[in-house]
Amino acid sequence: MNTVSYSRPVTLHSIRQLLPSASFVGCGDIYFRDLTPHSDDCQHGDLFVAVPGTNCHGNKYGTEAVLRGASGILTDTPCPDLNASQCVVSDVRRSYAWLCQYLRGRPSEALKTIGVTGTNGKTTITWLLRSILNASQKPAGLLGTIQYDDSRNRPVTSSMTTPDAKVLAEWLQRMAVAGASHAVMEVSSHALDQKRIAGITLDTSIITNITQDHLDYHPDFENYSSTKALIADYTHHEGQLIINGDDLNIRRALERNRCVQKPITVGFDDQSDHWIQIESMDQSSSQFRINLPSHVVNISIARPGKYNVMNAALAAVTASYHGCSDEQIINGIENAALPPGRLQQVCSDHPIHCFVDYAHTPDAIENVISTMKHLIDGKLICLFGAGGNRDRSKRSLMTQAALGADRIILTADNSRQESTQQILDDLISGFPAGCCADRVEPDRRTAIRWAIEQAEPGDCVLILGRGHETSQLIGDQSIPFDDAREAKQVLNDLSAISSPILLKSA
Ligand SMILES: CC(=O)N[C@H]1[C@@H](OP(=O)(O)OP(=O)(O)OC[C@H]2O[C@@H](n3ccc(=O)[nH]c3=O)[C@H](O)[C@@H]2O)O[C@H](CO)[C@@H](O)[C@@H]1O[C@H](C)C(=O)N[C@@H](C)C(=O)N[C@H](CCC(=O)O)C(=O)O
Ligand SMILES: Nc1ncnc2c1ncn2[C@@H]1O[C@H](COP(=O)(O)OP(=O)(O)OP(=O)(O)O)[C@@H](O)[C@H]1O
Repeated sequence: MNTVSYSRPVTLHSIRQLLPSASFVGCGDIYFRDLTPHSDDCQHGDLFVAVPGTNCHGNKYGTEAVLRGASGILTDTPCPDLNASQCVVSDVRRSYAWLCQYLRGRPSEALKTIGVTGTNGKTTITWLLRSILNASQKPAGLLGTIQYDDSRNRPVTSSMTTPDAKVLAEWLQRMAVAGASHAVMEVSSHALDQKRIAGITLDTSIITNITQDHLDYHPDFENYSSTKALIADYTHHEGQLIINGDDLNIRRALERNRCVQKPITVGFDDQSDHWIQIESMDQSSSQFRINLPSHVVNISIARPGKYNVMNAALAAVTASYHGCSDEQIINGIENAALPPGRLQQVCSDHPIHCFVDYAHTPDAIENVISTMKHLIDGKLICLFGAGGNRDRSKRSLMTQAALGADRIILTADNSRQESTQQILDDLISGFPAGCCADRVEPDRRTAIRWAIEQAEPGDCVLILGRGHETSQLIGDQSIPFDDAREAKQVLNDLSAISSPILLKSA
């Protein structure tokens, strides 16, 4: 986990003062310097936060934390066997996140905060927003799947999409100290469920879309989508809740949660508050028109796909509510550094098209394939696998979503502790009767080479699922592996073979 190295607080805090409704066991108050939910990180004078976790209850580690110097324990279940001061609250995760923000000086109050949730598009939208805000002299910090950045453009590789509450508070403090005006952050469904953003009031929240994912963690789709819609509860009542208005799953989830805030809709439906019309599209860009609060503007984004137009439109509308001018929005999107591994073209002299993309949900796979199918003349060759120890029920749906491709190659993704063969079998089960993969090859390197070798001039190879990732997780091993680099190597080898004259002169 990335932590920010700030010196430990020297002030002693009274938990009774900070959480007046809490009750106490074995003491009348607990004074603490800092707090941590992991016993290993406990230092002298810390409050140990016993989180009711997904694997076990943190109470299990209370003794260990006290031996390491914890001044007391924050818990929801008093522990009679524990010889330690205990503070009992009804919602440990919420109290923990709130205390983290308090200890770092409530940094979000010094920032305009924008939270982006949804199944797909969070990273793309946050990067677009950062670009627009920076183009508008509004320095923006960013927290998301690929990197954390305090606005000074010295990003750190991230370990989680939405960091744990303590790391989150530290990064927000770092942004405030760096002079950022805005914090743009991805908010995962795990983070919403675990209340990692409690203690923060978002000025604007965005919901991109809700389709199936993470049903290993959430009991069902309804729970997953309602959890996504919880972002509305963190949104300032005078702020904006901006949604993809074309997505019925979002509307249903907001209704189920009895959300009182009226969302601002962005969509291809002409009834949307902000109506998008696509003007043109090619393999490397899309042009569209949208009515922002001020005028109708024409915007270009350097990626194809209706879904990328939606991403850009959500970013544009959000930026306009944050005071960015039409010109700043247009320039910010047009010149944005887009996240690696999102329809990233692998360029070479070899006369085929090759893209690496992070599509790892059925909806994303279907979108990428349908986008590219309309933009190329040749065959579409699609390679993907599925992550292990993650939503197993989406695997057969991923295969069904890929049936629009002319050829399908199944291979390993991050198998983690699961058997790669089991994952491949789950993927294979998605083929309708009489239909099968063109090749099932567990070794991703071999599979990529084979896929590219099958392509003829004008064909397009889509390498899906791992996007920007630079290591593959197989068992307990993390093996360096970069889809774009692998593809580039194969393309270079093939272009060298087909251009012997070039080789000779090299
Ligand atoms: C499933 C999940 O989300 N777990 C997260 C959760 O852990 P948990 O509360 O379930 O912890 P637990 O393992 O049950 O342990 C209970 C308690 O005992 C403590 N403990 C445990 C062991 C020990 O030796 N000592 C000790 O004190 C733990 O710190 C914890 O407080 O809360 C922890 C603190 O916030 C997170 O670090 C941890 O994320 C794990 C590492 C994780 O991988 N999460 C992924 C699934 C995740 O959150 N991903 C999303 C993005 C998903 C996506 O879009 O792809 C993200 O936002 O990154
Ligand atoms: N608006 C969208 N609708 C559907 N699919 C999308 C959308 N935007 C991106 N995608 C697909 O999802 C993939 C991941 O995009 P991105 O990283 O922006 O989303 P994300 O929500 O951050 O994903 P994750 O939570 O998995 O990190 C892209 O490579 C693309 O295939």
